[in-house]
Amino acid sequence: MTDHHRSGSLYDAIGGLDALRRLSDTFYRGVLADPLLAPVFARFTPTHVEHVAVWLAEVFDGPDRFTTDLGGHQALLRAHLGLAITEEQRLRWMELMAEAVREELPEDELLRRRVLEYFDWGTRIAEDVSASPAGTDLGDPGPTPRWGWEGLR
Ligand code: HEM
Repeated sequence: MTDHHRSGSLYDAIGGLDALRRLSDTFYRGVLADPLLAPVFARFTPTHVEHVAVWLAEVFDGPDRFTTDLGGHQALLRAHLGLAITEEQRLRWMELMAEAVREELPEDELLRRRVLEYFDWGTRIAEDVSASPAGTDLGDPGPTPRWGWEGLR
């Protein structure tokens, strides 16, 4: 592993949007085949895979297209309102994502660790938000969080 990795963005080290699309695609194939998670994603559409890839690109310090085109941080949080995600479901989500990371991301221990730390952090927020009913006013959650080699900025 080189220091070069640590000076650029996680987005570049991951391999950019194409790698995030592969990650998202592999992950959701697992989710939709999982008895505990599939019911939560009953209204899943293929655009979901692309939107998640675009969100992750922004979180990992790539282009900010989720903010400019897809409603930004508030829209991301709102998408989870009313889902009533359980801790058991969150943990299964993490397991499937860890598998997808192993399959699709470069074999770089620190990179994979940082990416999974983000998912652990983010899924807890999704679980919290999901306890409130659809349409709840979340106020202004601030800009999209950005994750780097040192974690949350
Ligand atoms: C870091 C963690 C997470 C990220 C980055 C994330 C990302 C996203 C994004 C970007 C959307 C909007 C998709 C769209 O516009 O089509 C979304 C919707 C959704 N998320 Fe998450 N999510 C996370 C955690 C979770 C968890 C833990 C669950 C449930 C176990 C979950 C369930 C859903 C569902 C059911 C939707 C709506 C599905 C749909 O639009 O068909 N998410 N998520």
